[in-house]
Amino acid sequence: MPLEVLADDIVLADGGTAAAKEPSALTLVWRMVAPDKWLLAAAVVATVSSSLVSLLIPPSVGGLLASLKAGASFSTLWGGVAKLAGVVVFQASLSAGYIALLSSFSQRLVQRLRTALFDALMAKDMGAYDATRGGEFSALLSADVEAVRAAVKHCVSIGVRAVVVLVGGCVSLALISPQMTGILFCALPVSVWAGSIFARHLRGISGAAAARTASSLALADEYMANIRTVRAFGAEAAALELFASDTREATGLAASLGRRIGIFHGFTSLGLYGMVLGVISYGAGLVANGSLAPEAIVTFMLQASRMQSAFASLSILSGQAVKGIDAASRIDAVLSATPAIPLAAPHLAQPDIVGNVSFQHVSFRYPSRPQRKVLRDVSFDVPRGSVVALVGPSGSGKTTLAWLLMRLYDPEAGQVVVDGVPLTHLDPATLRSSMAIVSQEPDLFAGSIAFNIAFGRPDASRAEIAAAARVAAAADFIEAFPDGYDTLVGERGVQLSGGQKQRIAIARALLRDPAILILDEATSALDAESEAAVQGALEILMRDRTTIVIAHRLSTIKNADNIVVIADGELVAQGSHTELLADPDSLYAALVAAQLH
Ligand SMILES: Nc1ncnc2c1ncn2[C@@H]1O[C@H](COP(=O)(O)OP(=O)(O)OP(=O)(O)O)[C@@H](O)[C@H]1O
Repeated sequence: MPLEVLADDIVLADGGTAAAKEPSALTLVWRMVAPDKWLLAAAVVATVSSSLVSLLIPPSVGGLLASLKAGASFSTLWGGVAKLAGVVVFQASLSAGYIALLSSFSQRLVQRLRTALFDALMAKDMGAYDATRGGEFSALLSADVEAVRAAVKHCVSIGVRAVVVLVGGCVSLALISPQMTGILFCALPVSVWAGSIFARHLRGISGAAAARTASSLALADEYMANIRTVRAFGAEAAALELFASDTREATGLAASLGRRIGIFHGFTSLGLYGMVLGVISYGAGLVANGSLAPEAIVTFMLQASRMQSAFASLSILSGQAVKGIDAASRIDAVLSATPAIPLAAPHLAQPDIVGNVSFQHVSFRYPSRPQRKVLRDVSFDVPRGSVVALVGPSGSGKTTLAWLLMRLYDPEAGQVVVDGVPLTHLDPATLRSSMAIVSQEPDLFAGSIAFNIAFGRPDASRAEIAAAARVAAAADFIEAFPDGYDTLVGERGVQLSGGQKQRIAIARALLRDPAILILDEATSALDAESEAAVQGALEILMRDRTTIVIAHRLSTIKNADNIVVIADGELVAQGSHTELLADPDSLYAALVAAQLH
């Protein structure tokens, strides 16, 4: 292995040490590896065989040189060359075999890890998502899975080979010249110790450079993801300045790292060649006094250089292994956490939900913001088939009530009850299958319009999808697209207008045929004409269903059976539109008045 590669890799092989003591990370790795243990065993056998065979190469070269020196005949020489070629070809085939086996093994490991992680991430509590910085979970799926793959793969490909080469090499060196081997082994630990101290210093700088680079990339990601706002506010130049300053710092650190790596190389070369010269000089003495054949020095140096490479690769590997264990312990933390609210609990009640909803003395704080009480002792009923509107100033807690009804969170006090059963006694999957939500900014997923409409009922037929779209007043614009229902909406629905997205979300809710419907200002993105069409669709959708409307525009909820007024997390009034307006000093009257002006 060239020294340059060695130095760079030592530096990049960064990682902590605490996680190295994490046995559960190793258990996780084994759990993920176990299903392919025979594939792994085959890869290890091929790797060991390839390494063992490679140990035969230097003695064969030595033998050939000895024959040359002894003036062997042409046919003897050819015999030696043919033997050497045979060994080389055999070793190459074994190498090809172990690389193919290992690559297939590591790809299957990646697939298993990613699937298990995604499964666990999909089941994670909302509180965990609230408390996690954007991108952290996807980094687990990409960078951390990759780090585990690289560590496991290299432990076999590099680690096993290096150990075989080192052990076999020691035996072989001792057989060639025990004295020279002794000298070599006196010098080696000192140079390894000095190298590792310098490498640790380099790792510190490398970590700082990597952190700067990561922060500049995160900044670029953020600006590109929000390019419309950047363009609208003319923030491109400011963005460039921020990016350039981060990049400049990263470049400065990288340049300083480069200089130090250069010095490291210089000293490593000096040390290494010093050792080589020392051993050769000593060997020359042995040759002079006749106790060693001259060609044995060549064989010895060939073997020693192979061992030096193996040694270097082990030190790279140790960095990678620590990095892999670090990553595995982060993955393990996600995999081993049991969500407080499971996705499904078949042992709990699974009734046919008809939609009688009751909030009983509900108080709540978001786990990620425990210092702020978002709801205080809120109680109200939503009888089956009725329409209840939640109104109140922004941030008063209306949407939070909807999340609690879907059991995305549990209240800290009080309870939410559906059909007389507290949500904690209901199977969450049964509960959620009885609901649909149409929100202010509906989430659409990369895929076709048909896929998005059938999101809550993937088994729906094309006819059912089209029927839902018709009722939601979405069929006309969908059918106007050249690909109709197969039109791809682009990631997060960016190729559709806000109103079009909302009508798709209404069709999605219609197709689910829920007992309980949550409308979070569902018509907010529509123009007057579309709103009239969608209002009709919504009335059909709301028929015979329990509906909770979170309304900002009060004109849309005048006809609700009950209007619940929430202010700063408390229920301050409830009643019909007329009843609430009867008190001209009420918050509701003030909200209505504010919207009229
Ligand atoms: N995921 C969250 N984590 C922490 N705090 C949150 C979270 N979601 C909302 N909040 C906070 O909870 C409070 C109530 O928010 P909520 O979204 O329920 O209000 P809202 O009445 O629906 O507001 P709006 O009318 O603006 O939609 C706000 O103070 C908000 O900042």
